[in-house]
Amino acid sequence: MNLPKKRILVMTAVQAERDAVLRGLKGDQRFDVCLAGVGPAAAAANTARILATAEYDLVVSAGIGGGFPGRAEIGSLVVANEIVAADLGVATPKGFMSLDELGFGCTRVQVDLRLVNRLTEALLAANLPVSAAPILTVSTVTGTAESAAEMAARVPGAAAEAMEGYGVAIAALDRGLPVLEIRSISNLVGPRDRNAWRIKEALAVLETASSVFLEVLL
Ligand SMILES: O=C(O)c1cccc(C(=O)CC[C@H]2O[C@@H](n3cnc4c(=O)[nH]cnc43)[C@H](O)[C@@H]2O)c1
Repeated sequence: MNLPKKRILVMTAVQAERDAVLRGLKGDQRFDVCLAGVGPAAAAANTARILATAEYDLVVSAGIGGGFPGRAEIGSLVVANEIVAADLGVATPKGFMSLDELGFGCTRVQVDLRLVNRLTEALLAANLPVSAAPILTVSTVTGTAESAAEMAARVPGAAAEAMEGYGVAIAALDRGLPVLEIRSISNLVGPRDRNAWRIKEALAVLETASSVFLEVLL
């Protein structure tokens, strides 16, 4: 019996990340790898546009990201066990209040933990340093030690920060599709230091991780 072929949409912010994922997928036609653009709004709009054109079984937000010190080091991978819009809310004199706390919506997207575990275990089996943890989506990149500490405390256990996951996730949820996010850590979240970035290395890890998708996600 021919099982229906799964189709998976992978969204990356920029072309360099898309190229890395495509190299890892080795041309497998069951994956479409498309550009989300940088930031949650562009990611939501571009993901929604693509999901309107074809039938998919799973949506993945993939790319580089910042790792919270002590939780995800440069060169490691983080698979989201929750995708959180960490700066969607209001700043008050008593601190940040999320949209959830305000009663205006949901900033925390749940993911299929069975899929997360399968992917994480496969990445570990491929000798890749990986953890499953909440990944934060921000519109403003964290750039100071104080804001990094505040952000890490805002979502207990958060291991990484990026800018597209929540946007991709909302578009997937709107179509009733499961979503995953995977980030290859290129820098530590904290004081801005572009010289400390290891983008080339992170893209190489993203490529290797993408080759594992073939074994697990189909
Ligand atoms: O100019 C800076 O200091 C700076 C610091 C961190 C990130 C940026 C970006 O422009 C990020 C754009 C792109 O990369 C992803 N990314 C990678 N590291 C992080 C991070 O620490 N926090 C948030 N996003 C990050 C992100 O998903 C974007 O697509 C500039």
